[in-house]
Amino acid sequence: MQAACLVAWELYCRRGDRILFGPLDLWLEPGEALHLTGPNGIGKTSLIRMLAGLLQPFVAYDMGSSAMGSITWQGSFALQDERPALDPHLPLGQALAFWQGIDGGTAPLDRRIERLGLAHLTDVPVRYLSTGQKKRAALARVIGQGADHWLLDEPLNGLDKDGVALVEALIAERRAAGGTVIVASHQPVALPGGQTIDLRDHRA
Ligand SMILES: Nc1ncnc2c1ncn2[C@@H]1O[C@H](COP(=O)(O)OP(=O)(O)OP(=O)(O)O)[C@@H](O)[C@H]1O
Repeated sequence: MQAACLVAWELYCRRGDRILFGPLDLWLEPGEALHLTGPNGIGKTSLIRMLAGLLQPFVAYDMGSSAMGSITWQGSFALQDERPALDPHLPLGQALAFWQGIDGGTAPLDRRIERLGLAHLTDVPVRYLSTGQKKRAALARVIGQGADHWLLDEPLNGLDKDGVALVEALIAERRAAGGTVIVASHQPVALPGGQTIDLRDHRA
């Protein structure tokens, strides 16, 4: 057995006064992928946020073990969700360059922009980009972070056929490099040999 990139035990998700799902265990090894599915409101985004450390797993101390609600990553991860974190007032090229300065990844910015099909949009303010173009821009940022693992929340929303194929190719490349990728998506996404978790099967 290989060393795991992500191990999570007995995750429960509470939103307001409702427990959405749990217990849920995750175990991902290098190169693995996980597709999170389930209907609106089941808790896919909540789980992604939990894995990113932005939402605390619910722990009921009187019914759990010491491992309950633990999430352990080996390596770094990048998160893409519905907020691209690109300054809406800046031209796209400048907005991405801002993050390049902070993220310091090794993937050259102009090559990422080209790969994501954004080269003709670098002078356009981020707020004018279409839904699919914003998704592509967010992915350009994710790649630039140079993280080992990716957490992608609905990365295919608004993408055309070529965009979907591009995202699937980028995921395959990350996996081939030994990273793991977790995708929350209503839509089918090609993750050859990947795991699938339908959160309906883990409803509390
Ligand atoms: N801060 C909050 N307080 C209370 N309830 C919340 C909060 N945030 C989300 N919820 C509720 O938690 C549930 C799960 O939301 P979540 O966004 O995780 O679902 P989802 O499976 O990603 O949905 P979708 O497919 O529509 O994106 C929803 O019923 C939502 O209303």
